[in-house]
Amino acid sequence: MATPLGNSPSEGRRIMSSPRPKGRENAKNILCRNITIYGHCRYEKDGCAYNHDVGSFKSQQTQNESAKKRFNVDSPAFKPLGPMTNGNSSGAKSASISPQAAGAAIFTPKSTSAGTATPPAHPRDTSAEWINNEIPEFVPSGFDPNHLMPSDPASNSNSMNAYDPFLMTSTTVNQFNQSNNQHQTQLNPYAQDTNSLDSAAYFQAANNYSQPLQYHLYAPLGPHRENLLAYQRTAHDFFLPDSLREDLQRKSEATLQTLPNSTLPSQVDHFHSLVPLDINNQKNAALFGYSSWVYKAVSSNDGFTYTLRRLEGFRLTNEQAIRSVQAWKRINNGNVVSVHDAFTTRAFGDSSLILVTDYHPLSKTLAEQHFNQSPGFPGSHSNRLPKQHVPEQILWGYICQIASALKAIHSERLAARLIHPSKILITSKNRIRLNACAILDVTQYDSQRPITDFQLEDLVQLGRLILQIISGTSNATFNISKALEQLARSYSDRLKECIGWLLSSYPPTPSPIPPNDPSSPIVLDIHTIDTFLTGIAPHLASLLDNVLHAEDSLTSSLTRELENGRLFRLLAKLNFILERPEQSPSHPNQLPSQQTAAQQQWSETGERYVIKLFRDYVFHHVDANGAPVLDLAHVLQALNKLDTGCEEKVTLVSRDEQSLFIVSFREVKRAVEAAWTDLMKAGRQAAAAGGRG
Ligand SMILES: Nc1ncnc2c1ncn2[C@@H]1O[C@H](COP(=O)(O)OP(=O)(O)OP(=O)(O)O)[C@@H](O)[C@H]1O
Repeated sequence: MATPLGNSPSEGRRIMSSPRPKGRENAKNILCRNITIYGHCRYEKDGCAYNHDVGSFKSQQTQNESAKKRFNVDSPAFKPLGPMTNGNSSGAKSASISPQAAGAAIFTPKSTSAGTATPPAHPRDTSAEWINNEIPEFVPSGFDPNHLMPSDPASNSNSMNAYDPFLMTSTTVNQFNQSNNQHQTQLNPYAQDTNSLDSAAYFQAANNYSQPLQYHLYAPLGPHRENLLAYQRTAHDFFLPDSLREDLQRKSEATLQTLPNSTLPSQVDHFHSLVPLDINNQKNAALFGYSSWVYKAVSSNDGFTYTLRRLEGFRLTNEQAIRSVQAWKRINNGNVVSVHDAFTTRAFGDSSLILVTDYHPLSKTLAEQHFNQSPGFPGSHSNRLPKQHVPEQILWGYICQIASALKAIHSERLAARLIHPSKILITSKNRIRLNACAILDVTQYDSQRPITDFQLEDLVQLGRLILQIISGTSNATFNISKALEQLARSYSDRLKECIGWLLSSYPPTPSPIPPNDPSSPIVLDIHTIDTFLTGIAPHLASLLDNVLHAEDSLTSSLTRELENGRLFRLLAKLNFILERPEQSPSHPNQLPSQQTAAQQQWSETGERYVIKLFRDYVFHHVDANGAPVLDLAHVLQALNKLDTGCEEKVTLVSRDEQSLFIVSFREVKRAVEAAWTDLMKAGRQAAAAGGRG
């Protein structure tokens, strides 16, 4: 109902009984709405200048129908569907209303023009149409293997340092022991396709997993970047990138997932709400010597979600064994899943060992990522998919990250002892973490071998892991020499040397010269994690660079949300102030009808009245035909100007068009602050009075 006036001389004056010709304002609106409206606002706050480009909402309502479906401020808020509706907005919806909700009083907006808000008053009003559209359900396709980085052809041995630990030893792969661990294909319980679950009985309510978020509500809409001038922005420029937001939402959805009617114990120590993470119910005791099961669970101590790994049938014979987990609590490394606790329990009806670790929602194992087998048919050759070529840069990324994890672990005089594709998690793009550390320290506590042996075995297992990833399998058919041949054909010599060095770390050969003998030569061919890190230094540098770039892009995404937080706080403040009945002096003993009058009295007197009209100016614009104007650019612009308190004038018209104010944003800001201070004072006084009482 009002527009900014530029620099009007009649600042802050109340012009009584001068109804503003509606036609003039509306004519301006019509003119604007036939062109693309952009805004660029420079404003200052706390001594800092901000540039806030607003809006490119091409409100081409007169042009074509498709323009009506563009994003606008009336876009419905995200609401997860109930489990039974599953994306179907018809019929089933009403059945899901709770009796409490059904009995709730009907909400009536307090605005005098409330009636205009319900049905679209004008054919140009797109909001209702937008909501009622049947939108086909979006089915997330899970983890995209194509996200992998391209191979780096530049990485070859020529670029390495003169000091080269890998070249100081011959590759003695024949010393390598091969174990026959059968890999089992894992299924993701959060995958949309629950048909692949070959053991429905294992999950009594598998269908209840499916509560898809309506990601399509966030699909990027035009206008697209290339249509805009350099200073112009789209609405999406003010929010997190869609991909990042969706990823975070999926993860938080997975974290909050529950499993109703589960036969799992309702309480395991102080953990509740157990949800199994491995849906393949085949027992596999190959790695730990016990069948292991992984659950997500919530701690009633701190409310956080953790992962519980259960070793079925484990009997604790030595108290010291479980205490060995304490040492793992000191490991704080970005490439190790943090270990929190270990205990034994009979909650599952047997004697089980439980290891509590961090929960990383929607993570996959390296086996799931790189060993191509159709889910649901573990080990079935008929379902094997063609092997993927893993780019060398990805492999170096894995090597560097595991080397970093081993450095942290070996420095604490511990050993990972299990570097296996099914026990390494990919928690985000190319980011891996060693999982299941500490378990063998408990289950094989009585093993008398020195820790250095296990540390050397870690290096061997790392070399073997890379070969397994290259050959696309970790099962009995895995052939070291064939994998090395393949490595030589498709990858750089440097990678081959690196793997050869790792594999030759096992078994340790006892030195004929006592280590403390001063006459002993300086031995550079020491297989330690430090030597290894020296050898891969150039790749560590490029990994660091990648990480810094990723951090830059995340920081820039975060900065966009910073502005939104500021505007949200301002909106919250406005809504705290506007139409508060209890601020009316005559409130306590009044009838509801009298209260409405009192509210009005409070809202329509003093500085609050200007704030109320300003709220109308920001949100309740109408065009020449009385249809709501839903222009997010206008809202952003007006709120930013209010926040900085700029001198620009704005005309505010009362709803009955009997009063008209010309005020600057600075004056409205002052009014907001004064009303806010009053509210805080009233709150403090009431608290003090309550304290005295
Ligand atoms: N800390 C964790 N956070 C989130 N998910 C996890 C965590 N640990 C394991 N998972 C998930 O649980 C599932 C099962 O893990 P597990 O280590 O049992 O692998 P597995 O392939 O089933 O191995 P095994 O055959 O030895 O049981 C995997 O899909 C993995 O992504």
